[in-house]
Amino acid sequence: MENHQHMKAEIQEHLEAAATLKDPEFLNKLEKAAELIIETIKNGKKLLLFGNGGSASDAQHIAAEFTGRYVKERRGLPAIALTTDTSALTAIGNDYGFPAVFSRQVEALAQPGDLVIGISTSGNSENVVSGLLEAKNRGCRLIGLSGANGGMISVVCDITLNVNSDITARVQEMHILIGHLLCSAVDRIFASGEK
Ligand SMILES: O=C(CO)[C@@H](O)[C@H](O)[C@H](O)[C@H](O)COP(=O)(O)O
Ligand SMILES: [Zn+2]
Repeated sequence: MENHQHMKAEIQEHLEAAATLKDPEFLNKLEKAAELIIETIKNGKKLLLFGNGGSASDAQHIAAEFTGRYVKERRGLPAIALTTDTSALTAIGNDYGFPAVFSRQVEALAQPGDLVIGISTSGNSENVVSGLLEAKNRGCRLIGLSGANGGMISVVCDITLNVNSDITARVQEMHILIGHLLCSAVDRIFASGEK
């Protein structure tokens, strides 16, 4: 029964965090982020995504929704998670240090007009901040997914979707919901025949 109390408390935290995503101010930012993604793809540019730990999984999960399919039938859309290539991650980490694991890949892959999505619940992971800064230098547009105070990535990004919670797990749970909401908005455009 004690477990039930803990579980119910955590479910309640999740519901409260989810409710804040319905705030008009947050929905406006979410809509702007979706528009940025759609515009990037229509311009023939691509999405790059990265984060650490659970956020690495989120980056991969979201990228796969684009290249594969979310819900509706549409063409494959260009998105790459920079968290998947263990050769690149270990070589760059070993030779240049862990803070460079994303920035070096951004240097190699990002083109002006690409959209880079950095995911960090604290908003302060050094490798995520460095990756975003490198992307900015290269003329990319930047979206950050973070927690309550936004952290450093909110200083760097064009749009920061910062979830109003300081509990890492709850923020991650909202990040994947945000990812799905963005995919849904993208589906509505590209499944209706837009190129
Ligand atoms: O999934 C979890 C915790 O739920 C962890 O793997 C978590 O992602 C890692 O501790 C990350 O290093 C946290 O980094 P960040 O979200 O602050 O950028
Ligand atoms: Zn987690």
